[in-house]
Amino acid sequence: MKTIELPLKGGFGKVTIPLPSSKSESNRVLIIDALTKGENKLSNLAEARDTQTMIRLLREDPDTYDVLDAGTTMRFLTAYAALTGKTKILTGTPRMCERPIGILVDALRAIGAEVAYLKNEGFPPLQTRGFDRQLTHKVKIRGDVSSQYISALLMNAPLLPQGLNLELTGKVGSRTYIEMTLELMKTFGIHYEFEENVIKIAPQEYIPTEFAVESDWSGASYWFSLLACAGTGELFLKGLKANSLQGDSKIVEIMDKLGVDSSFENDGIRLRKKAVSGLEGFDFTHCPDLAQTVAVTCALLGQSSEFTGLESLRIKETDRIYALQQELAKIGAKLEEGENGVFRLIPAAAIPEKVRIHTYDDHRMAMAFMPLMTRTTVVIEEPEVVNKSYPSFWKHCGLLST
Ligand SMILES: O=C(O)C1=C[C@@H](OP(=O)(O)O)[C@@H](O)[C@H](O)C1
Ligand SMILES: C=C(OP(=O)(O)O)C(=O)O
Repeated sequence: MKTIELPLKGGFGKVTIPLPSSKSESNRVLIIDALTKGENKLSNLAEARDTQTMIRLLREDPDTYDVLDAGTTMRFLTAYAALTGKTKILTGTPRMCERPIGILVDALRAIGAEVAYLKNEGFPPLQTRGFDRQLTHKVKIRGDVSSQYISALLMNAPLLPQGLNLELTGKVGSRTYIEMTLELMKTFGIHYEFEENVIKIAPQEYIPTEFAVESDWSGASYWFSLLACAGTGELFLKGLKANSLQGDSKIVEIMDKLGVDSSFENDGIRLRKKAVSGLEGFDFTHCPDLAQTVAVTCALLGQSSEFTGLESLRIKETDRIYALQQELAKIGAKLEEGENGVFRLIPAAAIPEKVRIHTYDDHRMAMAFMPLMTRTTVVIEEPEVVNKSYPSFWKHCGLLST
């Protein structure tokens, strides 16, 4: 098995991290681009495998879209193929075929698209088989499983003959990602209304636009965590802006309590260490991808905390609750499930001299445990999992020791 052993103990000097581009933004503008008549000028598209897969599938247009393990690519391409009337098989890794898609398929069928499951009801693989006419423009969709279904529908909505009125029902999770979708659509000329959980989009055309993808705030979170855990150091993260479309920019507020002072400069954000004031609790409903980063940071800083909004973690690249519980246990920390979706983080106790982290085919497990190298020698299994969102992650870790 391939592994990487992380060398850093304690701290580092002043280091600049170039950061990759956001895969969430990239995958949205690629779908918008595919739906636009005329040329957009897109730049800074992500190097993430999820984005490179999207680019390749849209360019080569094969009969089968194999998205590998990319959730957004699966959901966005399903809606795109279904609502533009293409006949396509959509499939992915075994884990992707365990990640639910029934809520999106039900909505697509309600609109009038023909979609068939090829194996298990409610899960990929599936086939889109045409779209004759729009049956309705009013659709209700649950908001508590994945916002990606909603984003997927929204991007296609302007080109539907009747447009779309989408009513989000129940608890709405990852709302910031829905807002990101709508704001990007607006950048490409689309008007929308979003009031009281109803999103209205009239039939209209995308306007060709120039757009540069921002740096990735989810990827940035690991560097905030590293600095919080390190004895000494200062980091400059390039390409981040104060007014971001990405909800994971919330990491600034969280890490402010965990000992990281942030100040925006022209081309990024400077991180300096400061005293820890403490994070008593946090609700990750709208930034689920930060949960692993923050759990490991609290564990290493000796901070007990209460986490909520972790429901969607069980259906991501792996069951992230289980994975966190297993790996935190190796440093004597716990993520205990209480009543009503409340989890209690109990910090690390005795950290062994060498810790081997299993990564469960999940890029965020590998990256979230990187800061453990400030305490002990860490061996990360299958380090190439980071390629999903941040292929240059280990190269950037190398910048700490130069
Ligand atoms: O729309 C997006 O780009 C994403 C939405 C979130 O998923 P859920 O909506 O399933 O929580 C997030 O976890 C994922 O990494 C990216
Ligand atoms: C959940 C993630 O991605 P996706 O759902 O797009 O596979 C992620 O990047 O953490």
